[in-house]
Amino acid sequence: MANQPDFGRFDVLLLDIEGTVCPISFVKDVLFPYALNVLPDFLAEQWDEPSFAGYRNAFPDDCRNDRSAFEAHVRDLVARDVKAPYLKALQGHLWTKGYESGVLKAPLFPDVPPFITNAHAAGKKIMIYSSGSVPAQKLLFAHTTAQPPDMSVVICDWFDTVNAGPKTDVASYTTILSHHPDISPARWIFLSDNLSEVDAARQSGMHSIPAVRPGNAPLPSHHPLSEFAVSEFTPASIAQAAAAIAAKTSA
Ligand SMILES: CSCCC(=O)C(=O)COP(=O)(O)O
Repeated sequence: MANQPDFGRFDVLLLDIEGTVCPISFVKDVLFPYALNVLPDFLAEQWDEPSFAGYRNAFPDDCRNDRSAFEAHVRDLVARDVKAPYLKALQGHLWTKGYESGVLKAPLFPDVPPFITNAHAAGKKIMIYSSGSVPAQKLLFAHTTAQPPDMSVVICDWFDTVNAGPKTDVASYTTILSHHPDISPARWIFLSDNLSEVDAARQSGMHSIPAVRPGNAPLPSHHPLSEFAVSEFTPASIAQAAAAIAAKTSA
């Protein structure tokens, strides 16, 4: 197609969220505190509501029937950034009002909306894989600072630690691949700021490139893929980094 950017040999762009498509500070300094701020009033209102039972009963036995133990456990998990699926489900639930009221808007890095939109227009499949729950991912991409704000409409699949597994396990990427058996692993590319995730994705047969973004800690210089990290997503930067990694790792 005329004037379409060249996304090369990839059919699927699988994207991490925190530190890859939006700043770590949005997650750590805005989303996490928002959930903790609304938690006490939310628990006071919803603790015995049938609509809250699924979230509450997913928590460990010792906090399921004790509201203060429940709240203390949430605060401890958030302080330690534990990616427990039951915490991630609760956080997504607590963020709903914030997004829907306009208080929360996801500040995607400026290159991300055109990158996603152009890739979609070029016929590529855009998918997300984050430790945040699938409902939380959908909320984030539906309420961004981009114009138009709803980027969720061009995303065709969503993966989290429940439907795929932990992000540093090779098996999680194999599971993701198994959801799309018609697409060869070599036609996938996963972008993430976490080198352990990049390594796991590569072991599944996907391509994967590290992302380094403003506000991220520098990537460790001893890791063989750090030198290929991409700081801005364009078809050319992704294609070049993927080719350079392939050349280095096949040498
Ligand atoms: C769905 S946005 C919230 C992201 C989140 O809760 C999180 O823990 C970040 O995980 P990621 O895998 O995107 O680094």
